[in-house]
Amino acid sequence: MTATLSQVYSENLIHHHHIVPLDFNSVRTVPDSHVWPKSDDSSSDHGLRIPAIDLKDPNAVKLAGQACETWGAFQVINHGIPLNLLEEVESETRRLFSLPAETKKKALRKPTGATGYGLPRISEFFPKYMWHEGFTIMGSPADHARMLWPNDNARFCDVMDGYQKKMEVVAEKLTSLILGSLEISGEDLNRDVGSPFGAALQLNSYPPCPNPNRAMGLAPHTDTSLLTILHQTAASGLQIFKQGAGWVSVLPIAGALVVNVGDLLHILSNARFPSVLHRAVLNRDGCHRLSVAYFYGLPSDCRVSPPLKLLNSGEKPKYRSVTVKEYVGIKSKNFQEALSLITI
Ligand SMILES: C=C1C[C@]23C[C@@]1(O)CC[C@H]2[C@@]12CCC[C@@](C)(C(=O)O1)[C@H]2[C@@H]3C(=O)O
Ligand SMILES: O=C(O)CCC(=O)C(=O)O
Ligand SMILES: [Fe+2]
Repeated sequence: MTATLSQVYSENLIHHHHIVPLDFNSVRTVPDSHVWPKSDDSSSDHGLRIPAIDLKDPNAVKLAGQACETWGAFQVINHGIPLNLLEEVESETRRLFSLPAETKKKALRKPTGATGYGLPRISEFFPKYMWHEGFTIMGSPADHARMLWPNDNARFCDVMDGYQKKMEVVAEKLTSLILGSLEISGEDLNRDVGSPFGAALQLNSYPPCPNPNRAMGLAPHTDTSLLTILHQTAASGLQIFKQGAGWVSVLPIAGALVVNVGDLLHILSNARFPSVLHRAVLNRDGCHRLSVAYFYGLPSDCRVSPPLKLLNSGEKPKYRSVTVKEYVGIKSKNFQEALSLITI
C-alpha cells in the first residue's frame, strides 16, 4: 500500500519546541528569540514583477513554460475558483487564527504528526523563530477542527473540503499546461495511472508585529511540491528570489492565485524549471496577513526522474532518481541542501 503524504511526513520527527507558536497577542515587543538580523536586501525591489497569465489565453502553455523557466513562479487569473470561495476560505482561516492561544494549542501538531496547528516545519533549521503560525490539513480537517470548535466546526470543514476539491482540478490543469510546454504529459510520469496525487493545504498566519523590520514571517525556502498554488490576502509580504535581481515582491492581485515551482518539478524537468526560493516578510501596515497554500505533489512511492522524452535529445539527467518518500526524508534532514545531495 502506498503511504499517504501524512504518513510520510509523520516519519520525520520534529522537536516539540519547534512546533509551539508564541502567543502573539500577548507580546508588545519582539522577544530576542524572534529577532532576525536586518536583511540588507529586503528593499531591493526594482519594480520587477512575475508574469500574470490568463488561463483562457490561447498562448497559456507557452507563457506558463516561459514563466517557469525564467521566474519559477507566476500569477494566474481565470483559474476557475470562484471569488466567493476564496473569500470564505479567507474568513474561515481568520476565524481559526483569531481563537485564543490556549484553544489553538488543543489542535497542536504532534512531534510525529503532519497536520494541525504549529510553527512551520522548517523552523528547526533556523536559529530564530518566525513570526508565523500555521495549520496543516491533509485530507479531512475534521479531527483537528473538532478540537478547536467542539460544536461548531461544520462550516470550517465544508469550506476547506470544497476548496481542496476545486484546487485539485486547478492543479491538474496547471500541471498539464506546464508539462505540455515541455511536450510531456501526466502519463509520462512514473505514476500508476489513476493513483492520486499527494496534496496538502497549509493555512499561514502572520500576526501584526511590533517591529516588522526585525522579525521574519517565513524564512527563505523552496517548496517540496510539484507546484504550490497560493492565495494571499490583500496585504503584501510574499517575495521571490530572482538571480541577478534579488528579492522581488509578489503584489496581491485580487482573485489571482500565485503558482510556485516546487522541488519535484525541478527534478522532473531536469532543472529546466528551477524551484523558486521564496519567503514572507512582515507587513509594515500592522495588519494581520494570511495566506493559504495548496501543495500539489506525486504519490509517495512515485519515482521522480525526467521522463525519457525529455532526455532523448541526449541531455543527461542532472539528478539521481528518488521516490517522493525518499526525497521528503532527505529534505526533512538537510533542508535546502536536498537537491544538491541528489545531484549526479
Ligand atoms: C506537504 C507539506 C509541504 C510543507 C510540509 C507539509 O507537510 C505541510 C506544510 C508545508 C510547509 C509550509 C511552509 C513552508 C514549508 C517548507 C514548511 O516548513 O511547511 C512547507 C513544506 C514543504 O514544502 O516542504
Ligand atoms: O505566505 C506566503 O506568502 C508564503 C507561504 C509559503 O511559502 C508556504 O506556505 O510554503
Ligand atoms: Fe513556500
